[in-house]
Amino acid sequence: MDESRPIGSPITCRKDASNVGRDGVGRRRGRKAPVETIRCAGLSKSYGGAAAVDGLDLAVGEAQVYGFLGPNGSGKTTTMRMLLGLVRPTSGRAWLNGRALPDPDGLARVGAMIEEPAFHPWMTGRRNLEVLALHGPPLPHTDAVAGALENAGLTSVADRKVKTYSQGMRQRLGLALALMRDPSVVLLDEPMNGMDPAAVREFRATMRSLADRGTTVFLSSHQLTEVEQLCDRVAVVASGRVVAEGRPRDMTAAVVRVVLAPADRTEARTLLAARFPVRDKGPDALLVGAGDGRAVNELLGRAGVWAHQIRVERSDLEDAFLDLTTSDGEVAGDATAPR
Ligand SMILES: Nc1ncnc2c1ncn2[C@@H]1O[C@H](COP(=O)(O)OP(=O)(O)OP(=O)(O)O)[C@@H](O)[C@H]1O
Repeated sequence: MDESRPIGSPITCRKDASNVGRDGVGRRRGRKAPVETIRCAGLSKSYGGAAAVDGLDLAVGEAQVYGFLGPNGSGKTTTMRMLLGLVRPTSGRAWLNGRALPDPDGLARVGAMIEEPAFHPWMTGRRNLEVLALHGPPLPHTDAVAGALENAGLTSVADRKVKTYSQGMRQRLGLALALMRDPSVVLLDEPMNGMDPAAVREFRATMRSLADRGTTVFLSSHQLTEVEQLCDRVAVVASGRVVAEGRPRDMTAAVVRVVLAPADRTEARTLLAARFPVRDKGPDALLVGAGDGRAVNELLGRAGVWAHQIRVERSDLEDAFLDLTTSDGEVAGDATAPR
């Protein structure tokens, strides 16, 4: 194992979106064009000289659930707004369904929920969608509103006034709106906000079945456990750039969990950090970036520090995310750093 690698950081995942083709749409001469629904090449947006999105490269294949992760202020919403033509990029390019943006016609095939939509509170959920359907392109079929309500898990409350809806129900109505025109791609900014666990489970099933039917789902979320279960691939952004991309399971790594008495924790941390990346995990454990529990056991035992438990396990996406987006893992984890 590479001992200088922070805990949980990607082993095989791509560290950047370097498969962006020379022509910007994934085509390389002599090769078959990959099917991509979303592509960004050097996409940037600055506000008053400060970069919100900074040369972002991204390639999202069709018919998958794709997680777009990053800390607060890392540029996720701004990227989505650029993809929807709501914000003009400062530089760089983007394509949706292979068509260069801005592309007003192409937007008809895109569903989106970027911020909580404003619904008429005195109308029912169903009526709100029917009214909103009058604007924009015609619906694909007569059952489109009912189908979208069903897909968003709202059928049982569809005829209640929106003012009686909980936040999670309003969120689901926003999702129904995004799905109403059978889009080929949906962009969802924090779609699980306000949903209770049952609603989140239903949401996961809905997203899965959308992807199985050919729709590309591109969503941002801070709920990393859900993302890990739901997404086929994820991109992690920090300061407006993609810092890692790949399948969630490739972003995790073997780690050693060491459970200790509180009195031993500081000494154990110092001993282990001299050789391995180390992170505090909960009140009684350390996560050590070593694939070998014996080496950890030996190091502690030689110094007379005895652990309650030493177990090799896999880190989760949250650990990988923290390592990729904070300096904490690097401080503890860089075995080559001067001490
Ligand atoms: N209209 C604007 N004017 C000035 N600065 C902006 C504007 N919109 C976004 N920003 C800034 O751009 C940066 C990226 O913001 P953005 O909303 O895209 O981040 P985010 O990753 O979606 O964050 P969060 O997870 O909190 O939703 C932030 O520093 C934000 O303050």
